[in-house]
Amino acid sequence: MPAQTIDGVALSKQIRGEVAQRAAALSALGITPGLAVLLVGDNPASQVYVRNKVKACQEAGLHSVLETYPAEFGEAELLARIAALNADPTIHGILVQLPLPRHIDEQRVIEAIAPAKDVDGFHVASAGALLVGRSGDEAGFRPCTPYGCMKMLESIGCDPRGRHAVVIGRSNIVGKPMALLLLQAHATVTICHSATADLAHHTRQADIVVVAVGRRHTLTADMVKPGAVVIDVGMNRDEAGRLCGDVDFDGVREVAGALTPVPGGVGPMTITMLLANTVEAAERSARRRLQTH
Ligand SMILES: Nc1nc(=O)c2c([nH]1)NC[C@@H]1CN(c3ccc(C(=O)N[C@@H](CCC(=O)O)C(=O)O)cc3)C=[N+]21
Repeated sequence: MPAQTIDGVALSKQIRGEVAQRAAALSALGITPGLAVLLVGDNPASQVYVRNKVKACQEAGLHSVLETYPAEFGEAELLARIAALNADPTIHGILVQLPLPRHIDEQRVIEAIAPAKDVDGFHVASAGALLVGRSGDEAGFRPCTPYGCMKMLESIGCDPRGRHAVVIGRSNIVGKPMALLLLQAHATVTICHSATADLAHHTRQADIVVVAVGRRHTLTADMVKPGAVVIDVGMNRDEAGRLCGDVDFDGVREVAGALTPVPGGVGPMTITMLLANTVEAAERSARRRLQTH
């Protein structure tokens, strides 16, 4: 029997409905959650993504502003825009689309965002809160992609407690925070990466596998324990130019218990959790205002 497919579009629809209700409740108080998206350069893929984010905001009743700048835009100018948005009370979340042109220091730009508006969860303050197990608890934000992956596990009743989870990839935006969220959920976590000696040895023991490498067919059927849950964070193109993930979907489907598709899996959930973080940021801001007046 082939594995269950975890539908990121359907789950997104449900969560975005809840987000829209929270946004409407805030709007009724005169606080419409607002997201600013900053794009530097003319990468066509980035342009598609940021347009999707802005459209998702509109559909959920969030206010959004998109600022696009030419590839030559200077780092100092970008930092000045972030400072202005940090001070703008109508903006609760700031997202600077990555990657940035090479002449701009990404980490410096991320650290310039007010931690209270760091809805991507990339600021060291968010990363630190996650490390000490306080993410989401008025301190920091969970990075959207790993957060979405946790929601997908929850949606099929997969509780990581006591399970062996293997994360492939150690990036700051997916692999590392994914491992920390699974650890917080009481999984036994192994992080594999490009220098791992025998990847299949690890993945064959896993009850949960999260693949975030950026290379097609990183996970094949022979590497998967029967019944395991597989989450595919990859985004690649096949020979025909079609979007595909890091998992050999057709093969792994015959072995796994559940798996996420690409497209229609983690991608939509990433945008969904961005909306959720933005509403959360606005709710925290409203609570702070109530406390100080
Ligand atoms: N500061 C920042 N934050 C990000 O969250 C961020 C970023 N920079 N830079 C680029 C990556 C990529 N990313 C995606 C989100 C959704 C889809 C998505 O919805 N994908 C659809 C398909 C889209 C298509 O058809 O091309 C899907 O998988 O079904 C894809 C990619 C967010 N990123």
